Formats: sequence, structure tokens, C-alpha cells
Amino acid sequence: MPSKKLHQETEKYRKAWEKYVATGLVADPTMRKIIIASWRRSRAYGVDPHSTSLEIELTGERFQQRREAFKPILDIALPFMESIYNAVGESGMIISFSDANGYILERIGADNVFSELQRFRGMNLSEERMGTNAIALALKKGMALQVIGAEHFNVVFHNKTTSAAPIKDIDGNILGVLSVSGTCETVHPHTLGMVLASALAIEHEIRLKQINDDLTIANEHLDAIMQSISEGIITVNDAGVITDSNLHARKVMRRSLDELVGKTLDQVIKNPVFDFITQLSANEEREVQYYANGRKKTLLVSSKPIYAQDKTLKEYLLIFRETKRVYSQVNKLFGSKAIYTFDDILGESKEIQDAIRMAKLVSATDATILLHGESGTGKEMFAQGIHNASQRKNHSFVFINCGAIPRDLVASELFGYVEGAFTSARKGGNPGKFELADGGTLFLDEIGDMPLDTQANLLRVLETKEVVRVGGNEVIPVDVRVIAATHKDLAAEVEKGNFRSDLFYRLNVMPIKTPSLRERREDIKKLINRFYSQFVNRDDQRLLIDESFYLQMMQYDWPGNVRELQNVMQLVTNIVGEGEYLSSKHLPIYVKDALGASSQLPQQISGELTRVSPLSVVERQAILKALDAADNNLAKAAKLLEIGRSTLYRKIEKYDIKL
Ligand SMILES: Nc1ncnc2c1ncn2[C@@H]1O[C@H](COP(=O)(O)OP(=O)(O)OP(=O)(O)O)[C@@H](O)[C@H]1O
Repeated sequence: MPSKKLHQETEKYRKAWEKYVATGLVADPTMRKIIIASWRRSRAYGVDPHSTSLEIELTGERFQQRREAFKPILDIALPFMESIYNAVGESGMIISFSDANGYILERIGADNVFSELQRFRGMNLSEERMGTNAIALALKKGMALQVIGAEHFNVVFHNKTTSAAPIKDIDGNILGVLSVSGTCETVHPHTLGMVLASALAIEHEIRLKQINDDLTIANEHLDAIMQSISEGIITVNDAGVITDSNLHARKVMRRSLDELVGKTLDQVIKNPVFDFITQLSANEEREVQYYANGRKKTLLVSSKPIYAQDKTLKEYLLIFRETKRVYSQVNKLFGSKAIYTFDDILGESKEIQDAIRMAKLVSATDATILLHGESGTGKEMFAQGIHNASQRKNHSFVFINCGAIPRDLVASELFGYVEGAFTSARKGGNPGKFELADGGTLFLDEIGDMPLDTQANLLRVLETKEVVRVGGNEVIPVDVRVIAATHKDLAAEVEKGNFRSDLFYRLNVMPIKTPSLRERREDIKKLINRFYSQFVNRDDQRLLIDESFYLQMMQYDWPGNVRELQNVMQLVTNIVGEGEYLSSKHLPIYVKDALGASSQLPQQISGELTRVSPLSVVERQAILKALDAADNNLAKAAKLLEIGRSTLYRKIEKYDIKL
């Protein structure tokens, strides 16, 4: 501005200011409205227009703390402030950065204004504190502007002109103000443009930094997820070269990042797989065989193409899982589960306790086990108990009943099949029970019903620990403990030519016999009580069971063993009335029929027992009969039994007879 015009302007402002501070009125209509409004606010705040003492609010530690808090913005702003300084040269102008509350945090300028630079640091230039000034107005109005000479409310700034522009974040919040000030004569009108351009450039940098920070965090999130998930992830470029991998991938592949990155996928897998993997459709998985340190693993691989913004294909993300782990999880969710432990196997007889002791012993080993015993004697319970007590307890327990599957399907069920192995074979083939049980236990129930040719295959798998799917030639290693069970006499089956002797000897290394109920009648009462409490559906949980019931149950032969006893108990607890004692009359007809005349209860003890019963049963029955005949008079009953009264007492206690 030519100096004459500038002089006129500053004079005009000075006169208007003098009038306003004296009267509170503005006579000159050419004065800028934004300035007048600010004067009014300044006056209302009680700012002293004549005060020449400049109070520095933030000093020492407090100033350093505030400056530190704004360091990220200052680090961006300072190079721009330097550039402005270089542009305005030695003109004596000062470039400042004030924070969003109006505190001056940084000032740069020529050395000859050094004392002034220092003096203003930490000063608060808000309108509330210092009245009208460019920094205060830039903060208040959120726009760039210049305040000249006597437009300032405080007289100390009347020889200054300041250009200021706010610096905003991406959401429009003001972060601080960039300003350039000098004497009225030195400030050029273009200074405001320069300040505004620099403030916009600083904003741009801040946004870029924010985006960069966000991207870094997003990348770190992604990396944390990538590294912590239990699926292997490998990225390959469109030429099949590996560009990255996560921790799990490296663990499965048994390779370091350096050993993977830069190699082609086909080199690492030692198989031409890249082409078909990249052709997989969404959600499609394919099996890939992989050798890690000489051990073959089967991986399930799916792929996802990654495109750049311009839609060009950049990479493929390959996700792979070890089949062993997948099958184990699927079995846990949907397959047969081993729920029983040895504690669930009831019975205190020597016979059952011997079997449990033996089973506990073999649990610690990985040996193949043969469970033999009649139907319903708990063979499956034992198998589950062994699995749950073994080191494989956290892996699959897979069950197959060889007698319940059509004979020509047993092999494919056990060993799996490849695509096209037979007419109804599934696309992509199917894993067999051995593969599904990998790492865990395979329970082969009714092994005596296994077809002879499958027996030969089973023997081979037990010996080599490898399966070959039906119709295939790929050898798949499996780590499976086999527990076989049968109700047949396998040695006799070998004799008859129905069972291979070599397989029999392989299985019979650790035979465990599950005893029939007939061999452990003393457990019957315990089982009755347990199942009664389990099935009875009422609040009154007392064992309302009549002696006649126990007596008959102990006499019966139980061809279906515990399963049958369990069923009978379920039936009788369903029909017994509320508060009624379970008695022989509740027994199912077929049990009564099997017991024959004994269902009418002993009449002539000796003559009537056509079946051979244990002595204890006969004795108990005789005591009951005598008590009945003697109307519970112990002396009379003892006499009838031809024993002493104290002996009768002891026996009543022994047999738990209620009087
Ligand atoms: N000792 C036992 N204690 C408690 N319950 C038992 C016992 N033995 C068998 N059971 C029960 O009897 C039923 C049959 O048991 P399990 O299936 O284990 O017998 P199994 O010998 O495998 O029979 P099958 O040869 O017919 O398959 C199950 O409901 C089981 O809970």
C-alpha cells in the first residue's frame, strides 16, 4: 500500500478507536463490521485498551508441557514457518504458531527481534484476554484475515499489522493459527495470501499424516489378526511367487519367512498346485499334499484374489488348514464324542474292577486294544473311558460299527475314497474314519463282522500307519489309536475261517473282558439304585424299592446285561405310582416269564428253585420267606430257619432287609 494511503487508513482507525474507547460509539461507517463487533466483545470482556503490560500466562514447565502436546502439529508447521521466513527475509516480520486457545507456542523471525520473539511465547492472545487481534479473530471466526494498526483493541499493537489463518483438522476443528506480524509499514497485503496458502498446506500435511497413522494402525490390526489366527495364510503374486505368510503358515510349512518369500508356491509345495488353486471359486477348498521335514501333511486350501483400485489383479490370498485339525474340530462339533470316563462305569465286583484296572493301565499306552464281552456290558463305555484317560483325549474319538454298514461299504467308510472310485462316489472324494480320527482314537465296534478283505487292509494300516483311499494311490499318513470291540468269540471265528488269524493276533495283544451281569450279580442292587434315582421323576428321592423287587432282579439272567437292566429300570420307574414301592409286580412280563414260577414268590424254597442261584440269593430268599411266615417276629423266624436270633440279626443287616 502506498505510504500516503496507508497513513490515511491508520489515522482513520486511530480516530475511530479513540472515539470508541472514550464513548463506546463508532461514528465512522467505513470501519469493518467484524472489527467493530470484536471491539464490543472486547469491551464487554473488560479488556483494558490502554494497558501496556503484557502478561505471559504460560511459563516454564507449563509452557513446555503445552508445547509438547502440540509437537505433532508444530513438527509439521515449523518447516512452513521457515519457508515464510525465508520469503519475507530480514523485514523484521515474525511468524507465529498459536494453539486453539490462543497461546503463542512458537515464533520465528530475524535475530534482531530475538527479545521480542522470546517475550511473546506463552502469551494468550484470545479476544477475552487481549481484545481484538488477528489471531483471536481467526480462532473465533475460523477464517483468514488481517488486522491493521489501530484496528487492534489494545494500544500496544497499534503499530503492528498481523495476518492470520486458522489450521483445521479433517473434521473442521481448529487446531491452531498461523500468523505473520510486523510493523504497519512492512506488512504487504499479499502477506495474508501467503499465510493462508501456508495454513492450507499445513492442513494438507496434517491430514496426510492422519491418514498415514490410520493406515499404520489398520495395518497393525491386520497383522495382529493375521499372526494370531489358527489358519495358515500365504500371499502370492500373479506369477505364483510368495510375497508374505503368517506365523501359522510358517509353523505348518516348517519354514521361516525368508525361506518362503521370493520362492514360487510350486517350489515350496513341490507340486504344480498354483494353477488349480487360483482357479478355485469362492468358498471352494481343495486338498493339497505337502511334505514338511519328510512328513507328509494334507492341507485344505482355498484362495481369494486381491485386486488393486484399478481392478487389476495384484495377489492371491491363500488360506489353508491342516485336515487333521479340521477333522478334529468337525468331530468335536458333529461327530461321535467320548463322554464317558472310568468314573461312569458302575460296579464294585472284582470282575468289573479288574477290567477297569486293566483299562486304566492300557490308557497310558498307545497299544491297540480288543474289548470283548456280551452285548450291553459297557464295551463302548470302556473305549470312551480309555480315550478320555489317554493323551489323545483332546483329539477325535471316532466310532464305526462294522456290523451296521453294508459289507461292500466298510472299506470306503474306513479308508475313504477318491473321486470316481465308484458310481455314487462324491465329487472330490471323501476322507475315511481313519483320516477323521487322525491324532485321536478310532473305535471299531463289532469287528467280528468286518469282511475278510477289509480285515487285510486294516492289518496293513495298523502296521504301516498309512491309508490309501479306495480307488486312489496316494499314501496318507495317519496317527490313530485303534480300540476294537466284539461280542463274538474271535478265536472261534478264526477257527471257522471268518476272521483272519494275523489280525486276531495283532488285536489280541491287550484283550480286556467286560464281564456279564450274571458274573457280577452283587453289582445288580447298586445298579438298580443308581438307575432308579436317575429315572425317577419326583421330588421324593427315597429309594422306595421292595425287597421282592431286588430279589427277582438278582435272579434274572440279564442276557442284555446293563443295557437291559437300564431299560427295565426306565420302564418300571415310569409305571410305579407316586409314593408306591417298586415291587416284583412292576417287572415286565418277559422278565417274570423268564423267572417262571418264582414270580409268585417263594413258596417251597428248596423244591421251587429249578435254576441254580448263588447261595447268597437263596439265603436271602429263605430269610424273607421265614420273616413273612413269622409275621416279622424274629424269634419265630429264627426258629423256622433253625438258626440263632443273633445270627438272624447279622444276616438281616448283611442283606439289607427292611423289617
Ligand atoms: N458298568 C456300567 N455302568 C453303568 N452303565 C453301564 C455299564 N455298562 C453298560 N452301561 C450302560 O449300558 C448301555 C450299553 O453300554 P455299551 O454300549 O457301552 O455296551 P456295549 O458292550 O458296547 O454294547 P454293544 O456290544 O451292544 O454295543 C449304555 O447305556 C451304558 O451307559
